[in-house]
Amino acid sequence: MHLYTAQEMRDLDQYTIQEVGIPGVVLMENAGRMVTEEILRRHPHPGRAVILTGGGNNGGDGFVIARLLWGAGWDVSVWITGTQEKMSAETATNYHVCRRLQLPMEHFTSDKGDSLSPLLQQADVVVDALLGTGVKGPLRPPYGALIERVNRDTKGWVLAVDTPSGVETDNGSIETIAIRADVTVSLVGPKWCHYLRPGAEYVGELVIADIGIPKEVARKMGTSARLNGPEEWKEFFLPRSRWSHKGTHGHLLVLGGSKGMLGAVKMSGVAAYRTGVGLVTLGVPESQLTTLGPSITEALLWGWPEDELGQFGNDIPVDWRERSNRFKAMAIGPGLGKVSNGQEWIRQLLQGDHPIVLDADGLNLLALDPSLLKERSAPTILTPHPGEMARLLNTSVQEVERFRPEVAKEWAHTYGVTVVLKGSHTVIATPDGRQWVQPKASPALAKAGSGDVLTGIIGALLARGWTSATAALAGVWLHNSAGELAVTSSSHSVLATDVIQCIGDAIQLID
Ligand SMILES: NC(=O)C1=CN([C@@H]2O[C@H](COP(=O)(O)OP(=O)(O)OC[C@H]3O[C@@H](n4cnc5c(N)ncnc54)[C@H](OP(=O)(O)O)[C@@H]3O)[C@@H](O)[C@H]2O)[C@@H](O)CC1
Ligand SMILES: [K+]
Repeated sequence: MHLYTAQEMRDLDQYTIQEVGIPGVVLMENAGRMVTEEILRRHPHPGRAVILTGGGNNGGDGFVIARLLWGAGWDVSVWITGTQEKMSAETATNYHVCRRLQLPMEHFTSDKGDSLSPLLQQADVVVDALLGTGVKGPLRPPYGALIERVNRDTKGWVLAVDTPSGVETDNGSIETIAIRADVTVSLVGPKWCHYLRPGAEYVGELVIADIGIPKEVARKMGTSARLNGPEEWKEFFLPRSRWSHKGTHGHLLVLGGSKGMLGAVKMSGVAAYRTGVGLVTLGVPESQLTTLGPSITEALLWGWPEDELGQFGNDIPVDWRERSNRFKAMAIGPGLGKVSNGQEWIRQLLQGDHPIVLDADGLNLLALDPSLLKERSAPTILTPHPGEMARLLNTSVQEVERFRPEVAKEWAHTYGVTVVLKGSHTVIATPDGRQWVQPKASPALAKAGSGDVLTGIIGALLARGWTSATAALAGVWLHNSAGELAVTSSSHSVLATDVIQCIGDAIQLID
């Protein structure tokens, strides 16, 4: 599914009107009708609605909603912000229709707030049609005062048309104040701000409304970003052939599991098996083999040179070259811990032509010299959380969080890697400039071990021969779906190992 910026939305809107010939007033009618249907679905009996309209086309949608609710027997009260002279032709048309029908309409000014408040308190629904994709810069008066009143006085629910007013469409920022919506009905497709904080926290439940722009037209115009879903990669998830054997499904080497952190490498390995890889070898410091061995039955184990602390040592194994040919891909990082002479250690591993997924301390080793990535031509996926991304960039977590899409895109392009920037809506960026956002965010995944599971899933897909883009996308989706499925009682109590158990069920959901 396409994910829109404000400009991409405007371009599609204009193309549909000018080149396809569907009049803007028809699109506005469709938009208003879809939103009204959503209101009636949730509140089938006539009730009371306060409709707040701004001076642009978002406000025009509001006039359509007011007319349709009024026609359905609702008691409506329309509050106008913005002047008639500046209205677009479509908005003006719908404004005049409401006037001719003598709907109750009032111009909002700051001194009228006290007459609005009782209506907000009595309303079953308050419709925010103040500002949509056309908002620019800090809110000008009287929007701030109006929004503050809505957030304070509304007792029923608030429905935002397209975006909660006050939220910037492309980056989710809020300069002053924004409408706290219970439901946001986004027209045509989702916008970036629905997934980027702080704006995303104001969206409530997100509903997408088809306003009659032909799918072919939307496809032709395209967007630079999309939502992650099975349609992006499911063609690669082929049924397991009965003629296959373990070698058919790839061999993954997971490197990690220093003293005290063996659980991490084990979880990655089991998650990889649950994702369908044929064979997993766990490479751990030599002394850890005896502890790890009894706890995992299916994996092959390989003891690596270590230092006196039970951590990976200066060298990679002497027989690395001949043995490495057996592996189709590597996952480096789960429970890796510190590595003496780490820069040289990681350099040697990155030198080869294995597809690699790097996580956790693997990323911290990379942060010592990220330019190592530029010498690689094999697929590479980095799976940083915001803290690890900040370390790679030598910046703060706040900066990373403020510019999530930009940071991921820039890194993917500069270093020729696929970046999976984790967070409540993970952003995935590929070297060719494409981006995806994971639309669903399972809170059950906010727990230790979760990252190790994701690394194992992605590693498995790389070992099965998937491209870095498809492995990253499918990995993030499977991980999230397994996280959701693992919630049998409360999301508080889900363990990373529960998520692993649900990978198979998540695969079953791919349609
Ligand atoms: N996508 C589609 O196909 C369709 C989209 N449709 C709808 O159109 C919406 C986009 O409409 P849009 O472009 O007219 O912009 P919109 O959000 O109403 O804002 C412009 C108004 O806000 C004002 N304003 C701006 N910044 C401000 C600020 N900081 N503080 C205060 N005021 C500010 C600005 O004032 P001005 O700067 O001009 O004085 C102007 O009055 C879209 O979200 C969707 O709902 C549907 O109707 C049908 C098809
Ligand atoms: K709005």
